[in-house]
Amino acid sequence: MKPVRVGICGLGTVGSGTFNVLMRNADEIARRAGRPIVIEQVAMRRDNPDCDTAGVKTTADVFEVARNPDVDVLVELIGGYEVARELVLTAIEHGKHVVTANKALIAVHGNEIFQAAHEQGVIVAFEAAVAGGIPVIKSLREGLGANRIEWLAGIINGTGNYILTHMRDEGRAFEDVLAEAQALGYAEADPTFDVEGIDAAHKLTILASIAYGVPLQFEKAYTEGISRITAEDVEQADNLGYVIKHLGISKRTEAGFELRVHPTLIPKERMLANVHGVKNAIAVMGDAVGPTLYYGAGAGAEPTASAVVADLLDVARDITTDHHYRVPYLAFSGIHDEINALSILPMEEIVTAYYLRLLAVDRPGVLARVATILSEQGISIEAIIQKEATEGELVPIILLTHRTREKNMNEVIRQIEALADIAGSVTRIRVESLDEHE
Ligand SMILES: NC(=O)c1ccc[n+]([C@@H]2O[C@H](COP(=O)([O-])OP(=O)(O)OC[C@H]3O[C@@H](n4cnc5c(N)ncnc54)[C@H](O)[C@@H]3O)[C@@H](O)[C@H]2O)c1
Ligand SMILES: N[C@@H](CCO)C(=O)O
Ligand code: NA
Repeated sequence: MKPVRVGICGLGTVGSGTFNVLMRNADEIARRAGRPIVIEQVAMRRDNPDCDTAGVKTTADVFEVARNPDVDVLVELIGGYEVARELVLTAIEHGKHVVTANKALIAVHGNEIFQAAHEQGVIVAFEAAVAGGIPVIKSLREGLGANRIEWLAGIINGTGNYILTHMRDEGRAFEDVLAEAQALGYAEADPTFDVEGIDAAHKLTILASIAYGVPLQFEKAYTEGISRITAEDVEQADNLGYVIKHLGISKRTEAGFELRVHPTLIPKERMLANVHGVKNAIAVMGDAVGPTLYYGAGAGAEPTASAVVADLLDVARDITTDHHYRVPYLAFSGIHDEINALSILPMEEIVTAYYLRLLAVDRPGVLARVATILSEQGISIEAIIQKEATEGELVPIILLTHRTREKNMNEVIRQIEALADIAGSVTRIRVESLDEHE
């Protein structure tokens, strides 16, 4: 059969991994695809010492690839929003299929890109965009197709998990571990995307759309990063039997679905609590299958290339299929308008448990006043830790509450911070049991 001809745009971390995997495993891949997958052209700004591009047609202009009549599939690995959007739309306009690892692009411009691709009858595949090498999109979109998805929760940023793991296990400084993750090629071009949860929110947006069959709505995701997590919180969480992880969480509720990324206390015995370093894991609850878990490398050159090349295989197998019979981009065929209308729950309406850390003046009655504020909002306390204070010092108080609505907790925090005996602001970290029976 005719080979599938690929044009790779961007020869950085993922581009070089994709180039090398395609070259190294060419025979294996051709046997799986039923036809060879060949690199027709590579667009790059400079040589990458990790790749031997001798004998491959190269260009400095990515748009040349988008217009090249000898390219069947454009692989977008340049990253970013605007040029990538223009590049992908140009490729689609020229009848090319597209494979991308760019979650920012899909989360923000995906609705427009899928519409354009649908009109042209071309494939847009993006497995590498969520959780790197883990085939979670394929699992959710195809493997779990029988299920009504109830919730999903995951560690979906490798850089952030790498930082949290090494800070906790080795007591190292945040900046130091971040620099290491950047050197390993895990971080985004702007690492605040990793640290502040924007990258995880891009990925969660994509997962939720596939899970519930709703349009991509990144702008409505709640995003909170890990930069304010202190060693004290990590230690207190441990004392209470929890681990702090940066999670993307989406639950289906009567009133809509949740879409939130924030640091979260989870019980130590949960599998997600034991996912370390650059590894990602996503727990998905389906009504028929029950709880499932997807685990593996969430970033890095070849783990991510594994997903890019798997998408190329799908393209090679589907290239001659009438596009009406292909798996829809976001899993649902778009005929269920009432499901499309399922809205995102405002953050004030989510219900969860909370870890609170406050600094109090060591005077009798402070704890009683805090407890009164909580009880007036109907919130019961699950655990309290009050540390010994030396004369004249502020004393930390740690509270674990039962589940309540976020807006009630906002009011509690407002009132606690207004107490004369409380110094500074209250630290709030949400707590999830991730209990399959909850
Ligand atoms: N690094 C990872 O582990 C990882 C994992 C999953 C997804 N991704 C995604 O993959 C994409 C690429 O990430 P990366 O880590 O490989 O980044 P990178 O910075 O290592 O590589 C990007 C490459 O594209 C080139 N480039 C950018 N604009 C260009 C242009 N206009 N013309 C020609 N070349 C251009 C850059 O010179 C660079 O070599 C991003 O969307 C990222 O979010 C990365
Ligand atoms: N910067 C991302 C790359 C993988 O998407 C991460 O660290 O998870
Ligand atoms: Na993936």
